[in-house]
Amino acid sequence: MDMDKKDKIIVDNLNLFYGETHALKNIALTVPEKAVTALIGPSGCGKSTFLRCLNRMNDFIHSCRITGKVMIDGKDIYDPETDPIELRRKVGMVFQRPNPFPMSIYDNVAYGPRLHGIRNKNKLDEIVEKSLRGSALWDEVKDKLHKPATALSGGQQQRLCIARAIAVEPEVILMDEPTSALDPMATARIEELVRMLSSSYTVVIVTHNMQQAARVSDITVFFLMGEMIEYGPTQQIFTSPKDRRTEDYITGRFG
Ligand SMILES: Nc1ncnc2c1ncn2[C@@H]1O[C@H](COP(=O)(O)OP(=O)(O)OP(=O)(O)O)[C@@H](O)[C@H]1O
Repeated sequence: MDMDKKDKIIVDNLNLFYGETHALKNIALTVPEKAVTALIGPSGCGKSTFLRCLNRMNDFIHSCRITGKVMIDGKDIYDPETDPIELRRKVGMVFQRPNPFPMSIYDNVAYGPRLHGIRNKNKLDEIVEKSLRGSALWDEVKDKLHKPATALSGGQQQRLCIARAIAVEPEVILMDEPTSALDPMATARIEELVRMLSSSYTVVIVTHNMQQAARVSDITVFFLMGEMIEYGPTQQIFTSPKDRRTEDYITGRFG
């Protein structure tokens, strides 16, 4: 990939505590724009916790305390001036299990834009079509937009959730193991979509699956017990990791 990409996210000296548990320790890294950054590491190492730091989803966890900096486009997202609602529009999220709202396909995608004040029907139609095309779902659903979203297959539901995320024109998309509930075919489609999305969005994806990280990402970050051990171009991390612990993990010696 083009390594001259600008840094979209800069994390510096980030520490996170759940009560007494020190879940993230002195994390420092940068995330390039319009590329896919994969977070890998054994269960419990802090991947999801770190992902949630990037759009302040941890604000909802009572025991959680954060120090250090997360800068997006040069602005500290933990600054009291930052509006978390606006932040989460700019930094969207897709979860492990597809979680469409119990409403029609159309209304799922129009939900965010409506919340942000868009009422015009033509405008909403346009956003819905563009978002569903953007998530590679349009052709499958264009004739049943007003049917319940819950009638779609798991893989289609996950692509709908991606359409819902992109409908509010985010700049960053966070994905927390988006294929863990899907079969291999549906997984392959999402992986293809993730690659496609990276031409327009900055994508950060948590995955348990190292082959997936190798297939979809430009940059790989390896976490272990709350520490960021190593990060770099995916090719380099998988062929010549600098740290012994990274090597042990990617060669399957633990985790
Ligand atoms: N809401 C919470 N309250 C207290 N501790 C938490 C909370 N969420 C996570 N933790 C703890 O923080 C650590 C990191 O968890 P996290 O879920 O971020 O890891 P992970 O790498 O994403 O794991 P997995 O791959 O299993 O999802 C773990 O020790 C976990 O028990």
